[in-house]
Formats: sequence, structure tokens, C-alpha cells
Amino acid sequence: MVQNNQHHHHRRRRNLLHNVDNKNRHSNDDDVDDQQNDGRQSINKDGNIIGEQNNSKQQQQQQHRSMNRNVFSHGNRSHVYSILSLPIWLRKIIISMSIMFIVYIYHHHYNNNQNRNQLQSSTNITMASINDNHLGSPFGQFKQCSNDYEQDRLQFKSCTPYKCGRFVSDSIVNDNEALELRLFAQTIFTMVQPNGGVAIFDLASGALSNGTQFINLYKLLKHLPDREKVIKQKIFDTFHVVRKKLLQTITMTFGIKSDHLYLTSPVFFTKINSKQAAKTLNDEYWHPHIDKFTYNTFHYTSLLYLATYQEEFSGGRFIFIDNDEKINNTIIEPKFGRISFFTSGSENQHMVEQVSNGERFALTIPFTCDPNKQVILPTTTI
Ligand SMILES: O=C(O)CCC(=O)C(=O)O
Ligand SMILES: [Fe+2]
Repeated sequence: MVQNNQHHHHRRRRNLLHNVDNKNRHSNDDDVDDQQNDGRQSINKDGNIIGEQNNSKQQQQQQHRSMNRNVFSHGNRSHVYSILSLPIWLRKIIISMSIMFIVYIYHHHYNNNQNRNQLQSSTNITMASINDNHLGSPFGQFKQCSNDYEQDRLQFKSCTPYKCGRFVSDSIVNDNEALELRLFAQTIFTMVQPNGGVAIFDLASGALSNGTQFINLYKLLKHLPDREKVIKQKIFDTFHVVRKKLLQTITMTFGIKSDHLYLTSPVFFTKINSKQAAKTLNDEYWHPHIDKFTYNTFHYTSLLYLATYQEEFSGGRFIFIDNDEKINNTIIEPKFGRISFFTSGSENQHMVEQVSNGERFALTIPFTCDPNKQVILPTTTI
């Protein structure tokens, strides 16, 4: 009964509105259709309800037409009213469909954006994750050398790379060697004030960061009778073993003569923690850089990791930046005992991600083709 009344009421409102509509519809394309619709013609002519004889199909057609007009013709107030004239069930359908449409558009847009983000991060290649165990011959890839070696090639024929590239290995340095070096670094860094985010110790010169300054540990120790307690000879012995293995690996991988490649300076330990980066030259870590130009002595860079990503620190991954859009980058996740080595020119521009938690220890061991830039490490008889 209530429904009947409502229905009746709606139709009456609709008919009233149709009269107004008709005035506006002379130029409307729908007119042709409308003329052909008997039910509709009677409504328009009489302004009366003849719905009883109309079957529901006709009603629906009318409602659709009136809906279409309302949706597509703007600036006509009567059209707005005629939406209200639709039966509640139809209004509900329209509203739900509109909501579904909005939700669909939103999802489509959101998914597209997400895909784009995923695509960006998925195009970053993790060359060595902490879960990988790169045993045996070094794992990596060759890359065309940049033009940075043109001059070197004339000067250092049998050492300058013809094929460049980047590699990792988890089996060249053993755990004992890595542990010894790690403990040494820890001891050294407890001797100085923590400096923002980066502490540095150069094994070649003895330079040790202390706040924003550097002190020279070797000079200080010179006058200390029990200096052997601070830096044991053993650490230099271990370092020499590691250096030899790295030199062998690099020369074999890049096909150069091992007696033409030399250790160069700085040979440095770093401890990076999550605090702000220090205002010293070590700021370089956070920025994309090219070792050959940053240090001026490097032809081949090797890195020995003394801490493991995600276990001991967050962030701090090593990233080769292969293009400016920060996609298609190659990532190395630091892992205790892992080495990476690469040619130091612009073919291997890189950076270190900010460390967000914990402490990251690493040792940079560089090599040069220039005998004049060779460095011989001191012994404890410094
Ligand atoms: O610690 C690292 O992973 C790399 C540091 C670096 O880029 C450098 O020593 O030049
Ligand atoms: Fe670097």
C-alpha cells in the first residue's frame, strides 16, 4: 500500500516534470524516439497517468530516457529534479553504480601508481643479497669501460683495464680474517669520540677521525712503549694475506699482470652509524661518486664488509648508479666476510645508502696501476 502510494506520487511528479521537459526538448534527438513510444506520447499529450496500461518495460524505457537527459544535459534545473522523480530502487542502482565506478577509477589509478613504484624498485637488481653465498670464482658482470682510462692506458699499459666491471665473492676472505679485522676496527674506533655518523681509520697513514678532526694514531703510538698492545703485528699480517688474495683475484678477473698492480692509499676502515653524517671528506659516502676522481689514486676498488646488512644495521646497502633516474641500479648487500671489487672509473659510479639503524663496518682496499702511488703498510715497528 505504501509502495503503491509512493509509486503513484513519483509518476505524478514525473508527469509534471515531463511537461516542463517537453518545452526544452524540441531540439533534442531523443524526440524521434519519444514520438514512437505510445505510452510516452499519451503521457505528454494528456499530462495524465496512463501508467496502468503501460507495461513495466515501457516505464523503464521512459525512466532511462529521462535519466539520460539528466545525465547529459547540463544547466537545466528541471533535469536535476527529474533525477528525484526516479523510483527509489532506480536511484539506489544509479548511486551504487556511481560509487562502484568511482571505486573502480580510484583502484585503477592507485594500482597503476603502485605498479609504477613496484616497477621502479623491481628494476633495481640485487646482485648480491645477504641470503646469497657467492662461493668459487667471483660473481658479477663486465661492463664497457668509461673513457676515464685513456691517459692511463698510455702510461700503464699492462695494468689499465680493457674490460671493466664489478664482482663479489663470499669465499676469498675467511671468517677468521674478517673477525680479526672487525675486532681491530672496533678497538680503534672506541679510542676516539663518536663523530656524527662516520668514523674512519686509514691503515696506510694512521689518520683516525676524531670528532670533525683527524689525529694520527701512528704518530701518537710512536712514543708509547707498549704500542704493541694497541696495534698488534698480527693485524698487519692478516691484512697482507687479505691484500694478496684480493690483488690476485682482481688481476685474474680483469686479465691484467699482477706485478703491475699496487696497493694504494687510503686503505681505510669505516664505521657508519645511523646518526647524521659528519662534516668531513667521508661525506662522500652518501653521495653518488666515482672513486677514481674522489681519491685520485684508485684504478681498482675493493671493499671488505665486516658487518651484515639487516642483522647488524639497516640501510647502508652499496648501490651502483647506472643511470640518473635512480632505476636499474645494482645493489650489493654488505655481508660479513664478503668482498666486492670493481674498476674505479665512471662506469662504476656508486653510493652508500644512509644507515638508519645499527653500525656498519667496512674496509676499503684500493689498488693503483701507478707505482708512484703505491703504499707500503707500516709494521708495528712504526
Ligand atoms: O663502504 C662502502 O660500501 C663503500 C664506500 C665507498 O664508496 C668508498 O670507500 O669510496
Ligand atoms: Fe666509493
